[in-house]
Amino acid sequence: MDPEVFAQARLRMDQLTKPPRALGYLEEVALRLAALQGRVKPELGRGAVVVAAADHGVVAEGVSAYPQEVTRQMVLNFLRGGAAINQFALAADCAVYVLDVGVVGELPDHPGLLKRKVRPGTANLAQGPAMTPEEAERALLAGREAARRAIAEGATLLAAGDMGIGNTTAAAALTAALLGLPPEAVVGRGTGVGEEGLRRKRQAVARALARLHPGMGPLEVAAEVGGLELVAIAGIYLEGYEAGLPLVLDGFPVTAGALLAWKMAPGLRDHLFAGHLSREPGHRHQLEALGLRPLLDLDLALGEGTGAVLAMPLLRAAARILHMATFQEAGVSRG
Ligand SMILES: O=C(O)c1ccc[n+]([C@@H]2O[C@H](COP(=O)([O-])O)[C@@H](O)[C@H]2O)c1
Ligand SMILES: Cc1cc2nc[nH]c2cc1C
Repeated sequence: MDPEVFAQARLRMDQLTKPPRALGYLEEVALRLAALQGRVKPELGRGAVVVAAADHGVVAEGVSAYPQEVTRQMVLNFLRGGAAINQFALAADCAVYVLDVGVVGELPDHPGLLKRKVRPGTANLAQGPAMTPEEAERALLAGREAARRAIAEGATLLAAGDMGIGNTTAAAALTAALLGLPPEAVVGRGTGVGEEGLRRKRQAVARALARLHPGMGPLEVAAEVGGLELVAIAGIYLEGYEAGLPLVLDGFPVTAGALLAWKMAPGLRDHLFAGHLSREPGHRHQLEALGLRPLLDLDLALGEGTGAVLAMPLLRAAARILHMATFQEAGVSRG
């Protein structure tokens, strides 16, 4: 993040052939991209999304509308190209990588799948620690490794995606713990649970929060509440941050992982762009804490990285703003 380039890009923005601020929030996005890339005319090429997948012991509490086996079945769907994320990625010039850090059951060898299973699902966060601190460390490193591969293969824009039945409960616990919010503020319907399910989710989150104490570091908190893919997502963003890339956020579970990364490396915030605002109510609190405005608001609640990948063409367009002609270059009269 180069404040000098930010200032130069702002001067250029004022000369471009448009009324002042006519491109609205995209102008701020353009200036931030310029500052991140250290050039007044930023450019974004290929994107990548790393979809981190894992299972959650907390499903035993009846917190999801779907059965646990959907996590593994959807990973197979990702590998065959049949999921929403595959189709959106095709439309957005984005490569898809899948990372298994904790799916229950066997997965096949596949060039698009990084197999780094730390354990087959977390323990039930309502009953005790979701994982050990060593397991959390391994999940973090797996996320870093997947991002490193995506960057080595040409990613100029990096997003994380998530797949894990039960993960909106873990994401709610992690968000509440990291932001000091009550369960009611961060628990939502996820895949579509009813009133009873909502009550069970709030109770599971409250139980997990009761085990935390003030001296715990962010990764210790994450080990206590889970999940494996949320910790891997933190690793993905930390690696992307250290490589200097713009980082695109997806919905509620992905942003919970990003909050963890932010707590571990506060400077990472400058690299984050909020792809969209999820229907999951806690997402608003997460984005407010990060001080980010979502690019899209489409009532999505899918995950997989879909909202992040949909925003990639908008980010590319924002970068192109600074390649416009100035009034002087184009011979256009100023008002
Ligand atoms: O991205 C979101 O905001 C989002 C909101 C609700 C559900 N999801 C997805 O749905 C799954 C978790 O939902 P649940 O009800 O099983 O906790 C997981 O695979 C997420 O990717 C994702
Ligand atoms: C079918 C299905 C697809 C998903 N993709 C991300 N989370 C999901 C949850 C379900 C249930």
